[in-house]
Amino acid sequence: MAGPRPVVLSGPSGAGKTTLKKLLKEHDSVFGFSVSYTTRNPRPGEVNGKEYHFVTREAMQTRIENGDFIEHTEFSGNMYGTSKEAFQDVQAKNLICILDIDMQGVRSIKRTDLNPIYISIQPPSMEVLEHRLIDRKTESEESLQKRLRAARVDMEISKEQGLFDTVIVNDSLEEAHGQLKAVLLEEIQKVKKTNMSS
Ligand SMILES: Nc1ncnc2c1ncn2[C@@H]1O[C@H](COP(=O)(O)OP(=O)(O)OP(=O)(O)O)[C@@H](O)[C@H]1O
Ligand SMILES: Nc1nc2c(ncn2[C@@H]2O[C@H](COP(=O)(O)O)[C@@H](O)[C@H]2O)c(=O)[nH]1
Repeated sequence: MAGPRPVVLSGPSGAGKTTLKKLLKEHDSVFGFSVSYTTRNPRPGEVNGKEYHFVTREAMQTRIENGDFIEHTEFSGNMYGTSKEAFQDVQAKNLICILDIDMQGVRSIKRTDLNPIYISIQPPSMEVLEHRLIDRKTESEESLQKRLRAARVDMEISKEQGLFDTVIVNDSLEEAHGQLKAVLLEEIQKVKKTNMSS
């Protein structure tokens, strides 16, 4: 039997994808999270192999040449990629695989036969986004400006008809979480049913 449909979560840096993923983690035995590779430096508290596999540009390049990635991108001066291994590990457990990827990643996944549910997480406004990124205290002034520039482009592109199945505006976190669960309800129920009978 085919496994559950994967889920693509995309949207500007600071829109709340990581925060929403943490809330989904509370659904034990339903979701699996593809751990990406990146060349960016770990933030305080981030653990290698958990949030990301942190690697050098050279190591990333070698992996790209080996064909290890389903998709990869350059975002705000760093490289990121979804490995075939990370994705297949989740699929093998019959879990809904969550891919947290940028817009270029979305375009790349559209060219595959993975058939995910595409969800865009958007901030209520640029002003709110900027405040959230500043309050997160993870970005230098230069990186903040780069991410805000990318966010403006992302917010425009995400309006493109048919690009995303659903656009969720993350104003109240509780409401955004509720909307996300509602969109994924059918897949969640399928996974629970299959796992109960196995
Ligand atoms: N609904 C919300 N209300 C207030 N603050 C929020 C809300 N959602 C997320 N935040 C906060 O905004 C900041 C950015 O959120 P988060 O790190 O989840 O964004 P992200 O989309 O994963 O960003 P990135 O793409 O850079 O990883 C965090 O400090 C988070 O705690
Ligand atoms: N195309 C991909 N985009 C990815 C991947 N992993 C993360 N991302 C996106 O990068 C930005 C920045 O992330 P941050 O952790 O440095 O804030 C964010 O939009 C993620 O969605 C990936 O494997 N492929």
